[in-house]
Amino acid sequence: MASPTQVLVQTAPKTHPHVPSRTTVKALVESDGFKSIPSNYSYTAHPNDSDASDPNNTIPTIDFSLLTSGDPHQRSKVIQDIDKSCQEWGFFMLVNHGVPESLMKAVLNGCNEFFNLPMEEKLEFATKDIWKPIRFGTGVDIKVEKFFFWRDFIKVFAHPEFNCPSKPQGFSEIVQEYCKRSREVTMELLKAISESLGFEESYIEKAMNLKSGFQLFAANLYPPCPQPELAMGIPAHTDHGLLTLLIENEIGGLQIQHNGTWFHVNPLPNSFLVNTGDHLEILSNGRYKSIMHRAVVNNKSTRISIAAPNGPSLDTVVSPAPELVDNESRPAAYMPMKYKDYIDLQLEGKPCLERVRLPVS
Ligand SMILES: O=C(O)CCC(=O)C(=O)O
Ligand SMILES: [Fe+2]
Repeated sequence: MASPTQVLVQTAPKTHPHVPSRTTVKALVESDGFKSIPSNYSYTAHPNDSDASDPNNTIPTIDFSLLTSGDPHQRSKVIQDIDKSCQEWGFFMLVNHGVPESLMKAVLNGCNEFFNLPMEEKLEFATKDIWKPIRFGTGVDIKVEKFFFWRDFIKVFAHPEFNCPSKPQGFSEIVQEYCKRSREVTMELLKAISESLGFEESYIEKAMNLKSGFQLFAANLYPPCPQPELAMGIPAHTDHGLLTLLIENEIGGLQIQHNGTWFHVNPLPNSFLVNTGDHLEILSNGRYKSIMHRAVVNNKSTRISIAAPNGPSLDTVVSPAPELVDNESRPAAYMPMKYKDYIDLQLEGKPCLERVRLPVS
């Protein structure tokens, strides 16, 4: 059997003789004579087909400080806004969240330094095994292996146990602090979401066993692409967990789908981009939809994004909250499944949510 490293890291396309035989998108872009993208990175559908910007600032913004200010009126108003954002968009920008700008910048810089490590030091973590707590990879999507996507990534399991590469120096400490702070913000948002669903604030924490909730830290590197209209950073997908907090280095590239149209997200400075995941859709019995999103690339600058998805504990069996199910008017729309088994479903290729959605009778 081939070693995991050999399996994951793609073979450089023959049209680029200067590219080493095993490569990343970063190495490809930095190779001598590189001008056009190899055909196996070329995406069939034009990624910007139905591109739309956000001219009227319609993407919702939530002020986190009003949730925690101690004023019950402000809190209930923000909870209503979160409810509306989760129902209508599955997405909002979170401002005044209290995580220092310096930490957000430091973690983005740390990721940049990680991606700048020599190839061998990154390849040490290259594996196709999604259960390895530290995983480096390039843009091979396990679902559609015939295409390559225009990104390199590092994913670590951050909670309940924290894992991280020890290089570059200081990286692990910064990532750990960032994960802790972003998790605290997520826990606070999930209290508000418990209330917006009509429960007491600790409902989701208890039902999803969040004390040992599964948190990932996923950093994506999208090098400049000479033909951005032909390539795709991450194809349209939904996230598995409950909520994902995303930050980026102010380049732009995230697009979200709203009522069938793609919206380009122009992040407010220092905001968290918050999106709902499959397990919030399942738990809320479809009240909140897991938002479809993707990352497009550009030909000017390297973009780095960091997604911190938080989900239930891996052994929690998740089903729609019984209080939100009524066999007459609102039957359960999803079947119960252990979170770990749900994550394994991605290996089978179809969108996982489709696998647990129950037919409407
Ligand atoms: O880079 C982005 O904006 C999106 C990243 C993302 O969706 C993911 O890592 O799941
Ligand atoms: Fe995502």
